[in-house]
Amino acid sequence: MSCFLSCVRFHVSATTTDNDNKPTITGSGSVSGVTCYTWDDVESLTCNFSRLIGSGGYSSIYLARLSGGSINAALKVHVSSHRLYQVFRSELEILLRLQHPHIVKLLGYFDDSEESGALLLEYLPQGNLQEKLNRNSKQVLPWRNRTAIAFQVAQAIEHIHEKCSPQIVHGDIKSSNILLDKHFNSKLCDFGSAKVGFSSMVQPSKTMSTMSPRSKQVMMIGSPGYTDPHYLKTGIASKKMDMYGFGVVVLELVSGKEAVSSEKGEMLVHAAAPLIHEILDSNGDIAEEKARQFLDPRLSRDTSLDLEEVKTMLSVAAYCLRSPPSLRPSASQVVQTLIKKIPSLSFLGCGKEE
Ligand SMILES: Nc1ncnc2c1ncn2[C@@H]1O[C@H](COP(=O)(O)OP(=O)(O)OP(=O)(O)O)[C@@H](O)[C@H]1O
Repeated sequence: MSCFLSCVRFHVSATTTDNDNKPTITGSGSVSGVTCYTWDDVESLTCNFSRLIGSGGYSSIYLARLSGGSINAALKVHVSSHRLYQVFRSELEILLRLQHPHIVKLLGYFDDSEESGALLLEYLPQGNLQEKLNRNSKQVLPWRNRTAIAFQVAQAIEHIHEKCSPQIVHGDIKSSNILLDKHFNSKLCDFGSAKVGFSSMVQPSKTMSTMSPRSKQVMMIGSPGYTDPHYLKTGIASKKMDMYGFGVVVLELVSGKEAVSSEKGEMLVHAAAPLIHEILDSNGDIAEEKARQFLDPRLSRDTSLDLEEVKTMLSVAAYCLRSPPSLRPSASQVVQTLIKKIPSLSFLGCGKEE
């Protein structure tokens, strides 16, 4: 175990910082390996935006090719608008600060300083976790990879919550914001909703408390099925809201079900709650039987499956979903629990710097 603990340490260094710890973004050129591109460069890197590989609420993501076509990258182009330009700037400034094996790497950016911006990111060929867990996906994600993904995402959250300065709340932890490389290692992406520069929580601004419910909805961060009910009530963004989103992702990993059922519109947290408590409150054969009922049926023939590990994952999820938020664990507590209780993680060499 001590060898394993040393494996999970990694070297962290900021990309560019000035005295007050803010990254400096200069005009064109390269900043500590992050290149500033012109729009002509962007068009040529994406072959005139010829291959769309993803889209979100604020952006479209295109395949880009670097070094004469030998390296793939992903170009995230933010929708042109003054408000979304602020989202782009905020995501850019955060990504310039972050360097971690399980956080998507920023390679470059385009910024017109007014209303358009684009981020050039490392390309993750296996797409997002939500697509991989989808019942229609041809490939079934093995149990070993599911525990490794949970562990790596917990490490990424631990990094932004506890190991970088100033600390960051992601604000939108969900399976479509977890990208997978060719070995199914995970990388957290989409820092467009992130909040920076406080130790644990951000109060809603005064203007927000006087807003109409409709405008408030537009200001709120998070996604249906993943949003902490405490945040919905108070508008206070905190690290514990990330832990709630993480808890939902763990339920998706174990059950293979969506956070919000596309058929019934039911939320996984609500559907799962009674069964999880029965599993955690019972022992032996009964607990095993109930764990199997909850488990993704596509894992029934997976030789790497271990029902004790299934119970550990469910217990981590249950803790992360607790109310009030103060009862939820920190990301580092989750990392430590997974290291202790999921021995198979060590076989994958999880946490090793790549
Ligand atoms: N680096 C990448 N490599 C491969 N695919 C990517 C990459 N970045 C994003 N994608 C794809 O694009 C999708 C949307 O990306 P992202 O979440 O960053 O956009 P967004 O506009 O911020 O979305 P949201 O609606 O969640 O705010 C991802 O779920 C993924 O499928």
